[in-house]
Formats: sequence, C-alpha cells, structure tokens
Amino acid sequence: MTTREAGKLPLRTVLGRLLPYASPYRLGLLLATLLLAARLVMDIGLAAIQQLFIDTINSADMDSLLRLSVIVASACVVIILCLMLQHYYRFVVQSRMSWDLRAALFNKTHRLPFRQIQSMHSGDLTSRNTKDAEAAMGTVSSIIYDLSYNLLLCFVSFLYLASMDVWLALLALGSGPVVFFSSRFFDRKLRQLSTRIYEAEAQLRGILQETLQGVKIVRAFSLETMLQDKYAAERTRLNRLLLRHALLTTLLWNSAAFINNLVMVVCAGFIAYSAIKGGTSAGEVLAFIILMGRVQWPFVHMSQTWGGVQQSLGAADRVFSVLDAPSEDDIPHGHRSLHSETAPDESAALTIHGAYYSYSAAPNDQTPLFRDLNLHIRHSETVALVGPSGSGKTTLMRMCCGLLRPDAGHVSVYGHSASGGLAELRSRITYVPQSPYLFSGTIRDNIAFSSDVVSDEEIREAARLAGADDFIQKLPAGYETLIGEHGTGLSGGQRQRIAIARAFLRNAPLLLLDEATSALDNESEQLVQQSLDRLMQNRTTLVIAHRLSTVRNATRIIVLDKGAVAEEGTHDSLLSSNGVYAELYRLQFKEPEAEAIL
Ligand SMILES: Nc1ncnc2c1ncn2[C@@H]1O[C@H](COP(=O)(O)OP(=O)(O)OP(=O)(O)O)[C@@H](O)[C@H]1O
Repeated sequence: MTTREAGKLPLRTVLGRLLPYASPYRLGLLLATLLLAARLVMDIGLAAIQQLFIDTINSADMDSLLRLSVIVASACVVIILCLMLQHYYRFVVQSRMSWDLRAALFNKTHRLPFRQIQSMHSGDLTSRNTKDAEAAMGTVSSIIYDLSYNLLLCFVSFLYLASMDVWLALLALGSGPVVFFSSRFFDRKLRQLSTRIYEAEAQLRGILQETLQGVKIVRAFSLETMLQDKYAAERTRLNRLLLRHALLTTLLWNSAAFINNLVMVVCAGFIAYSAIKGGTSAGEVLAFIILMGRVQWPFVHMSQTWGGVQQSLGAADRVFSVLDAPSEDDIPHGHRSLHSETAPDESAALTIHGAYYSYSAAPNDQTPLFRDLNLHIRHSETVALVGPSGSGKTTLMRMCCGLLRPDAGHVSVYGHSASGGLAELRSRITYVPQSPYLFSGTIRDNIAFSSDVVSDEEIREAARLAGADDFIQKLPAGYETLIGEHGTGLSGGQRQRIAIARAFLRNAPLLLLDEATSALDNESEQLVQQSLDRLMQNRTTLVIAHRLSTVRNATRIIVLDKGAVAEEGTHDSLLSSNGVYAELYRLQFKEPEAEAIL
C-alpha cells in the first residue's frame, strides 16, 4: 500500500499504540496479572517442597510427612483454581482487545480513499483485519503477562537462592542478560522474515478469494490448472520463508539454551562440591538446582519468545499502516491550485468547475485524464453522458460521488462540495450502477439497507415503483427471503430492480445512473427501463447512456472524448454536426429499427 513501509515501527511505539486498547479492560487485566501469583507460588514452592520432602524422608518422620502431604495437596487445588481463573481472564481480555482493534480497522476501511482500496488486494486487507490484528494483540498480551511474571519469578528466586549462596546466585543472575542479549543478533532478520511471511500468506488468501469470486470464469475458461499452479508457486515461496524462519528460530533457541546450560553445569559443580564437603544437605542441593533454573528461566524464555514478539511487530506494522493512512475526508482538496476556489453554485444540481484529474501518483503529471473540465447540470435536467471507451465517463461519475477527488477545481452537488464533507454531498445523490451489489441478507434489508426507520409500507411502495413487488411477493418468504452473497438466487433484472427500489427509498435529488445493457434479455431490459423511467421523473439525472432511447429522451447529451467535453447538445443537433457523437451513434447506438424512426 502507499503508506509507511512495513517493518519500521519500534517496539516502544507499537506498545504505546496498542496499550490504549487495554484501558477499558484494566480491571480484568489487573486480575489476570495478580492471579499470576499462583503460578509464582507453584514455581518457587516446588523447590521448597522438594527440599522439605527429601529432608523429611531423610529424618524418617511419618507425622511430618503426612502433614506436609495434606498441605501440599490442598495448596495444589487452590493454585490450580487460580490458574484456571487466570487463563479465563487472560483469554477474555485478549480477545476483547483484539476485537476492538479489528473493529477500528474495519471502521477505518470504510474511510480509506476509494483509490487506495482499489490499489490493495482484498485478500491483503482481509489478512490485516484478521490474522495480523490478532498477532499484534498477542504481543501486548504476552509482553504484559510474560514480562511481569518473568521479572517477578527471577527476583523472588534470586532472593531465595541468595539466602543459600550469594556468589552462585549472582553468577546465575549474571548469565541471564548474556543469554538474552546474545539472541538479539537474530531480531532484525526475524522481523523482516515475519513481515514477508505475512505478505505471502495474504497473497495466498488473495488467490483463494479470486478463485471463489471468479468461479464462473474459472470453470468456463478451464483456469483451474493455471490457478493451481499459481497457488502452488505461492505456497512454495511461503514454505521457503517458513523454513528459513524455523531455522533461525532453532538457532536462537539453541544458542540461548547452550549458554544457559553451561552456567548451570558450572554452578551445579560448585554446589555438588559443597555437598560432598558436608556443608549442604541433599534437599538443599535439589532446591538450589531448581531455583537456579528459575533465576535463569526468565532470560531464556524471553530470548526464545522474543522471536514471536518480532513476528507480531511485523503484523502490527501492517495493521498500523492501514490505521495511519489518511481518510478520504483528510485528502487535501485540489492540490494543484490552478484555479481559484469559487463558491459552489447553489442554483445548480451538479457543477464541475475547472476539474483536473490524473490517475498517476506523480504530483505534476503532464497528461491528466481531465484538464479544466467544466460541467453544469440544472435541476430536473436529464443529461446523457456518452463517449468512446476510456474517455472518462466512469471516472467522472466517481468524481461526482466524491469517490475520486479532483486534483484541482471542484465538484458540487446542490451547493455542497466535497470539501464541505463527503457525507453531506453523498446524501444528495443516488447512484445506480450497471451491476448493482446486493448484500447477503433479506430482500427487505437490501432495499432498506437495514434501516429500522423505514416502514414496511414504504419498502413495498418503493419495490412497487421499481417493478419489483410482484416477483418479491412470489418468492417463498416474500420480503424476508434470504438472498446469498452478491444476490445469488435472483436474476440480473431482479437484482437491478431491487437496486432501483433502493434508489426510490433514498429519494435523493440527483440520480447518477450507469445503464445496464447486454447483461439483460429483452423482457428484463424493458421492465428495468420502465422502472428507471419512473425513477428519473422529477429528478435530476446524469446517466452514462448505453441505450438509444436514453440519449434520444435526454434534455442534453454531453459527449466526452479524451477526458474533455467534446460536444454538447440534443440528439438531432449532434447528429447534424457530424462529429464524435455522430460517429459514436453509428458504432454504438444504431439499431436496425432506429433507422426508421430517425
Ligand atoms: N484505477 C485506475 N488507474 C489508472 N488508470 C485508470 C484507472 N481507472 C481508469 N483508468 C484510466 O482512465 C481512463 C478513463 O477510464 P474510465 O473508466 O473513466 O473510462 P470510461 O469512459 O468509463 O470507459 P468505458 O466506457 O470503457 O467504461 C482510461 O484510459 C483508463 O485506462
């Protein structure tokens, strides 16, 4: 994506960004952290218990042994209960924090500029929203719990150990940082590798998504083998990365374990020597060895899990590069400033004034698609937009909806420009695309977009005006019929009429319409056309015209060519001027029966 490069945020920054998500759950977090004390009692207590057991066995005192057994068994029950509670709170807090982060990402996705969404693969965005967000939160959780627990364990074990032998305790403690810092050699490599693994996983997800979304084309063109090969190649790349990651992790783990064991052997040698000399009991030797492990363990554990933290940091980078991307409302308006910003004309339904637009990311593209484009549509006009393929019709429509912002100049709808707030601008527009998108859910929800404010009567009226009521009534559950993803279960014409019913209900004054053509058969086309005619009544309409009837009935036809308005006028006047429109008419609109009419 066009935002910050992944793999760059330091741990401190990532934690600073993620910790506020813990704030609403601080009580649960505190409880889960306090309950870690049970684990501490178990870990430290084990050394003391073993020491007591061995020394009691050596003294052959049966009463003491019985008492000790009962105390230890009761303590075990309490500790296990505390640990279960700790796991529960840890899980609840972490999953809620993850959900909040995912919700923030989901909400941000709605505010990302349209161009940015177009430039990203949906599989990549899905990965960031799911796996990456979970992994990022895993970092916070493991750092909070593991770090606090390990520090505490190290401190208490050291004190216990020091009460037996200060010098050996200091040696065990001193070896810890050596273990930890020697493993940091692998950090950068691991983090880079992790970022690449996340990206490769997102690629794989993308291929799977495309396979499912394009299933008709895949089957019709027998693309299965091609896609399988593509998937296998990506999988092989991911496997290679995973293998390198596993090798690095093994190196990291074993180097930490090696240094740790070396110190253990030296210390064990000293304490065994002291026992032979008679200064230390067998129970104390055992307790000493266990406690020495406890002092060193936090460092070994941290150096081993640090790899996982690096991995999560890679995921956090990918999450924050979405969260930190500018929202569509934040994009500066008209950065070229070739024209002075004039106040929007409130008497006009749609005004495009001095608009420049370029798809190129280069700030001073010399060949923009639109160069000083001007358009003025009055209230109640029906304007047909025509032009050769690639002339900029779709781009112009997207600019009207505020999906694309002009690099210079402005667009205003009934006096509201994008700079005054996109929501305001869009509330005055109804957009009916060529192939409408239906969400999975009931037909009712698809017409009303789940709005509870709209009554069933209003929904029915909108469907009736759109010519959809009849077929909806015949469906098994009428308006409550569930439709699948993308509107599966409905014909193309039925989907279009549901989209038109939506437009009736929205009742915005400006209608932007991209007419459907070949996707519909004659009967469906007629039904859809009748619905559209009703929708266009008493509304200002800008329509990308694909039908002859539309251009003939339009108040005005605007002909776009190479990103500029080439001609403007009525059907007859444009035909007689014999320019771009006349040529287009011959190629695109001319129908055998139209000859007779003209
Ligand atoms: N996302 C994009 N990135 C870069 N260039 C683009 C993008 N979308 C469109 N274009 C280019 O902008 C120009 C205008 O495209 P647009 O889709 O607006 O034309 P159109 O008139 O609607 O074409 P058609 O009638 O074929 O749908 C084309 O040259 C196209 O290649």
